[in-house]
Amino acid sequence: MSSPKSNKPKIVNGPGGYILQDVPHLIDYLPDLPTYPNPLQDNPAYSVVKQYFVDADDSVPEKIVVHKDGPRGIHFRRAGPRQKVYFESDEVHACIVTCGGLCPGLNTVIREVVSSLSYMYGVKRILGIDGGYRGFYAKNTIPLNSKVVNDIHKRGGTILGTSRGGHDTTKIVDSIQDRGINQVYIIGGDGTQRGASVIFEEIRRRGLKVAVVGIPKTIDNDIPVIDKSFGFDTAVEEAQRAINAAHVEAESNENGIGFVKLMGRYSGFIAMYATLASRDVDCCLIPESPFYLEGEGGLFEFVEKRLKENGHMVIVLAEGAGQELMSKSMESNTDASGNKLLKDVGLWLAQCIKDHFKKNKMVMNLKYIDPTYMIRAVPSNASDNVYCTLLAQSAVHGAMAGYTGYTSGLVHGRQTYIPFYRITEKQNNVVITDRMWARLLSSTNQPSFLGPKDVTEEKKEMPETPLLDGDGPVDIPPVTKEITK
Ligand SMILES: Nc1ncnc2c1ncn2[C@@H]1O[C@H](COP(=O)(O)OP(=O)(O)O)[C@@H](O)[C@H]1O
Ligand SMILES: O=P(O)(O)OC[C@H]1O[C@](O)(COP(=O)(O)O)[C@@H](O)[C@@H]1O
Ligand SMILES: [Mg+2]
Repeated sequence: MSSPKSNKPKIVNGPGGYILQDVPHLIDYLPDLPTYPNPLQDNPAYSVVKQYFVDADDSVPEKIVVHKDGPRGIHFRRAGPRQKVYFESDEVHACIVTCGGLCPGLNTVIREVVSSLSYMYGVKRILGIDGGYRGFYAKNTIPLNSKVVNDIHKRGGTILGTSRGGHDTTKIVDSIQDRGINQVYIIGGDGTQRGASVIFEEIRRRGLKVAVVGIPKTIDNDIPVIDKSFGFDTAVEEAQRAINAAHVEAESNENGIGFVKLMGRYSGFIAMYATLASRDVDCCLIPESPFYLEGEGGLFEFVEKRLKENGHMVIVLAEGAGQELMSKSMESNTDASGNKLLKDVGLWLAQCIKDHFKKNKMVMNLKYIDPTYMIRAVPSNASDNVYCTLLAQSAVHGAMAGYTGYTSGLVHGRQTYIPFYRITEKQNNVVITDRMWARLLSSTNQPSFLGPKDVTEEKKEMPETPLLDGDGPVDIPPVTKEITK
């Protein structure tokens, strides 16, 4: 199919417009690797499961809503244990690293990668990399086993530490090679997965038998393709506490405004879902939906109206919203990973609202709550814990089966292996012309801040419920293979 060292996407075409966006495998560039029976076949816990091993031809569709006559569309390789593995238990030397911002569930994923490796595959050598990518070359490693990780899922944060910046591909791959590591589990967001992709390319270039596996982490839910990221549920739940407090404060004061700032650099998912869940929110402002303050249809007019109607209101604001409204003269820098550092829109907007009411001599009591770091520092809730477990197990099954250069992710409730380029090519954003945002607008009854022209323009850019359009920009022409059966 492809030349052994090709770095082109692996695409398999089948009948009826079937497309498999496949992930790389170690035998793509090391064709003579031996295989071994999967030790799980002797594991009493799994021997009861009928058809425990995943069929080599199983795949999961990217879009489940399709037209009757439409093509079958893009699919991803189904995750799970394979009959044959490419590593013997004694041979595996795994490492785990966490990068980027914190997110509830990081410790659960670490715990479950360690447990899956040791309990399912009998792996004994597992290292934690201390403090993100730079830990590969600048710090000592942390030996991990099931005892060390036993209780960590009850704690927020990451026991391994994390960082931004410090991605030096050569130094990282040298460290992997020097230590004899052959499975690398990389937990992190969009930036981290980009870093994982270049590590994988360098490993393939050097011809090393090393599986590189990404596990997607982002509290902002801004990673595309996957249903949602782990920790997101917990974050939304935790945000309710702040919104409830804001509501209590607002209700108890004359013309009270409870004002809550939540995380969401470029994507307003936390704010949107927290608003939909709470039902106490009168106005939700997110980066994807530009708004304005003054005049007809503006924010001030709406705030005045709601206070006159109800005597109080709650505003939820995502940190990336309204950035363009603030003074251009305010410095904007980048963090060590190159992410734009946002200006504090929360304090700024709270002050603008106060000034507006003062100018108009109207009584108003605004209470500002910024729970941002509290929301991501908590341990994951029950449903995220289960999700983290499945993600970690899938990640390990894939590496043992010789797959590499993939992110393990949930697509329509099924675990899949997704090639890195699909994860890094674009960001997941709230589509403000889609039904979910309309549901929010109808629940808060806030203005859309959009004119009819904006809606048309927006629709052109982001079609609602896009069908079979998932094969977005790919720089390298794909290597394709036809299925003829
Ligand atoms: N394009 C890239 N190439 C290589 N490494 C990257 C790239 N973008 C980010 N990284 C690295 O990934 C890590 C995490 O990135 P960051 O953007 O801070 O968080 P997140 O992964 O949560 O988005 C950092 O160590 C950063 O240096
Ligand atoms: O930890 P820091 O550097 O203050 O970052 C805060 C940022 O991290 C986030 O929580 C998540 O960003 P990442 O997905 O890049 O980790 C953003 O919502 C927020 O803007
Ligand atoms: Mg990021």
